[in-house]
Amino acid sequence: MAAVTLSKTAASSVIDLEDVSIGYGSDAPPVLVDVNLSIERGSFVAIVGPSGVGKSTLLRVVAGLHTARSGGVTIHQDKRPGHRPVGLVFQDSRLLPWRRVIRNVEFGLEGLPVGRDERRQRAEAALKLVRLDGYARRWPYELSGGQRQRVGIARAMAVDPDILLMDEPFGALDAITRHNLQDELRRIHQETGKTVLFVTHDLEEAVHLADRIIVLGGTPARVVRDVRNSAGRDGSVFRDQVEQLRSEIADNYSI
Ligand SMILES: Nc1ncnc2c1ncn2[C@@H]1O[C@H](COP(=O)(O)OP(=O)(O)OP(=O)(O)O)[C@@H](O)[C@H]1O
Repeated sequence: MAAVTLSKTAASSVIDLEDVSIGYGSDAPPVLVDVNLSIERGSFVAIVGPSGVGKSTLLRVVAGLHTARSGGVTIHQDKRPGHRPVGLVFQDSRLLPWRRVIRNVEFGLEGLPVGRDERRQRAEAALKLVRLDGYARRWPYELSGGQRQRVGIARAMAVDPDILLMDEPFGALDAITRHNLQDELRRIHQETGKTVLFVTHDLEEAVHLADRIIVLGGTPARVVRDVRNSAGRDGSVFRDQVEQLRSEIADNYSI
């Protein structure tokens, strides 16, 4: 079994996966094999692939929520006290209904060596980052779905993570809200310089957001494509990028 190693070396990569194999239970066949990836600090990386291929599983391993069967998983941490290496955002915001918005954002900071005043300041700054500074005293039930996801992002950002891990965070939202939040996420990425690892099955979303797109495919799954997407943010080539990726993924569906 290969747990996540937290390293304090000043590497340009923030996550390194070496020959990683992942499965559930000891007898079942592996879900993912031969995963070798190096994720650069500050990059925005999307993971795409067909349903059930292992996208969330890969994210769970990086998050330390599931242990790889073999191989090396290293997160190169900054040496800041009072932070966590990863911040997590899921499709469902997973807010605690009995806590006001500000106390939900503070939740991830509890257990860290951070005093009450700093905890409050960091939570307020995170709410400002997601443009919800007027909502601190609200209850989760008083928010829209998009606002709840913003609170989820604020909670993840409040721990000042090395990596923001996002598992289909906008998958349950209507199209307009989704587009708004995609734009907000791009802004947050630009403003904070955080590394983002973003799982989606929506290729347009991947091309719109990410500067690198990793395609998983096959049974067991492997990395079948690793695409640099610098052109994807230029509207004129957006369609071409999406269509090219769509055909590449379609090829890999049949592996
Ligand atoms: N807790 C678990 N126990 C056993 N098998 C699991 C568990 N979680 C996921 N799996 C299996 O691992 C494989 C990958 O699942 P995973 O959720 O990572 O896929 P995914 O690519 O994220 O799918 P989707 O796009 O549908 O969310 C699937 O075959 C799934 O059935």
